[in-house]
Amino acid sequence: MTTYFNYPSPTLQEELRKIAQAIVAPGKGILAADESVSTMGKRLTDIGVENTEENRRLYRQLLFTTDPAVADNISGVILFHETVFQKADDGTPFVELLKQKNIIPGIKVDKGVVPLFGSENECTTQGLDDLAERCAMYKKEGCHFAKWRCVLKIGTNTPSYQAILENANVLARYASICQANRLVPIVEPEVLPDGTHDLDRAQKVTETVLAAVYKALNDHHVYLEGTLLKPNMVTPGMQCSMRASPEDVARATVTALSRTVPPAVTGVTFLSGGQSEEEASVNLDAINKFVGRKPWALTFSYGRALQASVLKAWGGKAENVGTGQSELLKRAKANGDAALGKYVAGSVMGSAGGKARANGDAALGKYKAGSVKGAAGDKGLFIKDHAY
Ligand SMILES: O=P(O)(O)OC[C@H]1O[C@](O)(COP(=O)(O)O)[C@@H](O)[C@@H]1O
Repeated sequence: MTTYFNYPSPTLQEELRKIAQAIVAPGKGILAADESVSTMGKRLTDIGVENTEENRRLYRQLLFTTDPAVADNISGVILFHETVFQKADDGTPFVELLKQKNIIPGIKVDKGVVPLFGSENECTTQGLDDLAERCAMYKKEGCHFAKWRCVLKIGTNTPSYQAILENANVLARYASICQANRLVPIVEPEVLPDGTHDLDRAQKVTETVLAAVYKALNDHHVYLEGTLLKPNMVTPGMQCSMRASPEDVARATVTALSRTVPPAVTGVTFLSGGQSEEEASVNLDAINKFVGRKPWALTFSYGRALQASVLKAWGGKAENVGTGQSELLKRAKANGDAALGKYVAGSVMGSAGGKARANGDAALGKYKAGSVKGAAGDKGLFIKDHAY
């Protein structure tokens, strides 16, 4: 084994480190608005809106024209290819709109999940072929970070060694190509929540997957300070009969990370993985409150858990744009507070009664996330086999 290596130049290291640090500044996190055309189609169909390019543009315009106060809690937005080249009604490019708000534009660069031959219904993620050229082009267009999602499944025989190794390696190749092109790579190895497995098994699988990812990043000379990790929180399988409290989720998640993620990594930006908006805020808050070794920033990069109420409030109607935007402001603030370990459970939920009850229960240490009915953000957002 040779030990030849080649890290980014000191100037490039500094550039990458600064971008990563700005994204995970205290009380801030990422809005994942990078749904591919087909995923966006599902979101729009749910609210009775046709999946056309214009409707996708109108929806993203709603997000990006939200009051500049949104930048108090949103440091970066992940875009999909199409969105990078779209403009607001007044002709301002979306990328420019974000920059004016001091929000860093990012880009999803993977080309989707595909079956992994010879495995038991497992998968890998494609998109390496022209990645260097695309990264260079996105940097020119004003993006400063990228995202690539891999998916691992928990079953009796899975994730297999084959899937763990393949996905770790493709994430490392992606990360090194991004860094060479001045984009901070967000490394996303999502262990899906589907299954009957308990919290302990979810923790062990997450540890094994993350250990393989960091071995591969090391093998590919990835500069860790210039990366972010986007993992799942450790939760019991969605079909497991035993539910876990936010404190259990926090302990299992922080333990898994502390055993596998090097302290050099600048930040961890969790995905929401089908949790309700409220659960995702409460669990992130519990993770930040958990007393343990946490050398990285711990914040959010939520798709569904930042947008479900926004989509519902908007419903495709021009007159509802303001209501949709105020839902985004509320969830962004909730998650910004949670990233500081200062979120009061239930405090941004829709109905006044629900809010009071949730707060009362939380004060007694008895609040069960999402347990207060009738409020906006408590609806589960789980989609079986979220591989698209
Ligand atoms: O399959 P797609 O269209 O790439 O979408 C996957 C989605 O999953 C995420 O990685 C995480 O989203 P959630 O927070 O909803 O789990 C998003 O960034 C992205 O939009």
